[in-house]
Amino acid sequence: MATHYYTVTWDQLHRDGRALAWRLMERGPVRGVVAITRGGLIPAAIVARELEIRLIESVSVVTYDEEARGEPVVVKAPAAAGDGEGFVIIDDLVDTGTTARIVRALLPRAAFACIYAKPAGRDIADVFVTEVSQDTWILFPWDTEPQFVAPLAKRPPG
Ligand SMILES: O=P(O)(O)OC[C@H]1O[C@H](OP(=O)(O)OP(=O)(O)O)[C@H](O)[C@@H]1O
Ligand SMILES: O=c1[nH]c(=O)c2nc[nH]c2[nH]1
Ligand SMILES: [Mg+2]
Repeated sequence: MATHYYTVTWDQLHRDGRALAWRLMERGPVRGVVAITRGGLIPAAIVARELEIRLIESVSVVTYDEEARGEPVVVKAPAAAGDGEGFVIIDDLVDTGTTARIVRALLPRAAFACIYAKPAGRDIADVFVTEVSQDTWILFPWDTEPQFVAPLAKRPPG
């Protein structure tokens, strides 16, 4: 269970997504991207825009129901990416690495890139931008909305 939350705004996600695109560009040419839906869709769109990629595939793996981890299920396989040669698989984050491992097995020659990484899954990523601790839950802009918070002085201690 997470003990910290790390809130990511749209601006920050866009900036970090562009940083991921820079890092990928430095590694060499990319023919196409495979977005791991749903979290990888917007990061993949940002990378594809920056690298002028029009070949975009998707793979759907359902692993979590909110913060609860279940058995991963491949709901949609990546039909047009072959063995992954020339492709980069893109996700929003790697946590335990379960999702990334499943997709890597489907596309063994593809690279794997994500914006955020936790220590347990970090090594499975060829490229990532920012690391957070394992007990941090990342809150993405599509899962959140701005709301009122009480001043610190009025909050219960703890
Ligand atoms: O490294 P792991 O422990 O596998 O966790 C990372 C995965 O979990 C989340 O997806 P989720 O299953 O919540 O689906 P979603 O992208 O549709 O929200 C996230 O988008 C990654 O794909
Ligand atoms: O929105 C999310 N934030 C996370 O930190 C996380 N880890 C796995 N799946 C996740 N989804
Ligand atoms: Mg996901």
